[in-house]
Amino acid sequence: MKIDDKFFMKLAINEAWKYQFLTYPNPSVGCVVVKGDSEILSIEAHKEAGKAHAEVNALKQAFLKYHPNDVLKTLSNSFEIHEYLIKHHNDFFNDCTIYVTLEPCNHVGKTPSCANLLKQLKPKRVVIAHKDMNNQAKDGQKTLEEASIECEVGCMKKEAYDLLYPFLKWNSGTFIFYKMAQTLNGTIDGGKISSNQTLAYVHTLRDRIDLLVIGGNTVRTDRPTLDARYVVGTAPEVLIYSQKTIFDTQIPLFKIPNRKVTISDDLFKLLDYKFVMIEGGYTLLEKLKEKIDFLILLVTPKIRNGLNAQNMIDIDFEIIHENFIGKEKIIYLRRKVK
Ligand SMILES: NC(=O)C1=CN([C@@H]2O[C@H](COP(=O)(O)OP(=O)(O)OC[C@H]3O[C@@H](n4cnc5c(N)ncnc54)[C@H](OP(=O)(O)O)[C@@H]3O)[C@@H](O)[C@H]2O)C=CC1
Ligand SMILES: Nc1c(N[C@@H]2O[C@H](COP(=O)(O)O)[C@@H](O)[C@H]2O)[nH]c(=O)[nH]c1=O
Repeated sequence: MKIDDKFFMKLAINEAWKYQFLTYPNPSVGCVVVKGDSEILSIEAHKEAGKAHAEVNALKQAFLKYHPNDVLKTLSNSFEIHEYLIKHHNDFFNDCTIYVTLEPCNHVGKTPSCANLLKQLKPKRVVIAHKDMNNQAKDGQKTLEEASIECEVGCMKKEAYDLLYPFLKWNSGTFIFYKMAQTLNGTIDGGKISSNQTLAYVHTLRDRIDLLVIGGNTVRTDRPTLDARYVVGTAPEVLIYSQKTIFDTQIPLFKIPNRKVTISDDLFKLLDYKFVMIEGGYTLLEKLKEKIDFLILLVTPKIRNGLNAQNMIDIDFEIIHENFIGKEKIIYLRRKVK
C-alpha cells in the first residue's frame, strides 16, 4: 500500500465514521497527526457536540506520546487543552503534518478556534479534505496560510463529502435515515436480532435524534418501548406513521414519562425536525423511500427463517461506508435518486 496523504486521510475519515450521527448537531470530523514523513502519533475524532474537536483530541494525544504527563492526560475541557498546548508545545509540532477531514474551525463557539490553535503550534503542513462552508466556522485555511503554514485542500474530497453529508443536510433542512437490523439473509422480524453492543448503539442514536418514526404495524406487532435505556439516554419523540387513530395505550412506548407521541399519516411533519430516524420493516421502507437520505443496515452474522422483502420493492443505494460494531456489521448506504 502506498503511504501518502490519502493513506493518512483515510485513517482520519474512518475514525470520524465511528462517531457519525453521535456528534449531532455538529459534523463528524477526524484528525491524524504524523511526525516527519510517516510516524503516526494519533488518530482521533470529534465525539460529541460541546466536547473537544478532532484536532484538539489528536494534538493532545500526539503531544502525550512524546511527553507523557498526568496534567494534560486528565484535561478534557477544550479551552484548557488549548491553553496547555500553547504554553508547552516548544515547537514540537514543527515537523508534523495534520490531516483533518474538515477545514479547522475559525471561530470561538462552545470550544475555541482550532485554526487559532494550529496557527500557534505551527505544524509543517495541514492537509484538509473538505472546506467548511459554515459561515461562522469557515476560513480556517486563510488563518493558517496567513501564519505561513502550508495547506492543501481536497485530499479525498468525495469521501469527506460523504462523511459530512448528514451535517450539510440537517443544517439546511432535514436529514432522514432508515435503520434496519437484519440477519445475513435479510430477515428482520422475530424480536431481538442485534447484539447488546449494537442495541446500545441504536439506543445512543435514539438519544441523539429529534424524532423517531415507526410504522403502525410494527407498533401492534412488536409492542415496543422505543426508549434509550441501554445507554440511560433520553427517549426520543415518536411519530407513529399510521392511518389508524387508536392504539392500545398499554403498549410500553406510550408509558414513557414526558415523551411526546403523535399518530399521523402526514409525512410533511418530518420536515419540522432536523434529524429523523425511521425504524421499520420492508413495507414501510418502500413506502417512505423518497423521503430517506441514508439506510443504516445492522447486520448480524446469522442466517434465520423469517420475514424478508415480500412485496414489490425497488430502491438503489451507494455503499458509502462500512464498519464493525463488535462482531456485527454496520453498513451506511445513501439512496440513489433515480
Ligand atoms: N429489524 C428491524 O430493525 C425492524 C424490524 N421490524 C419488523 O418489521 C415488521 C413490520 O414491518 P412493515 O410491514 O414494514 O411494517 P411497518 O409498521 O414498519 O410499516 C407499515 C405500516 O405503515 C403504515 N402505513 C403504510 N402506508 C401508510 C400511509 N399511506 N399512511 C399512513 N400510514 C401508512 C401502516 O400503519 P397502519 O396499519 O397502522 O395504518 C402500516 O401498517 C415487523 O415484523 C417488525 O418486527 C420493524 C422495525 C425495525
Ligand atoms: N429487534 C431489533 C430491532 N427492532 C426495533 O426495535 C424495536 C423495539 O424497541 P424496544 O422495544 O425499545 O426494544 C422494534 O419494534 C423494532 O423497531 N432493532 C435493532 O436495532 N435490533 C434488533 O435486534
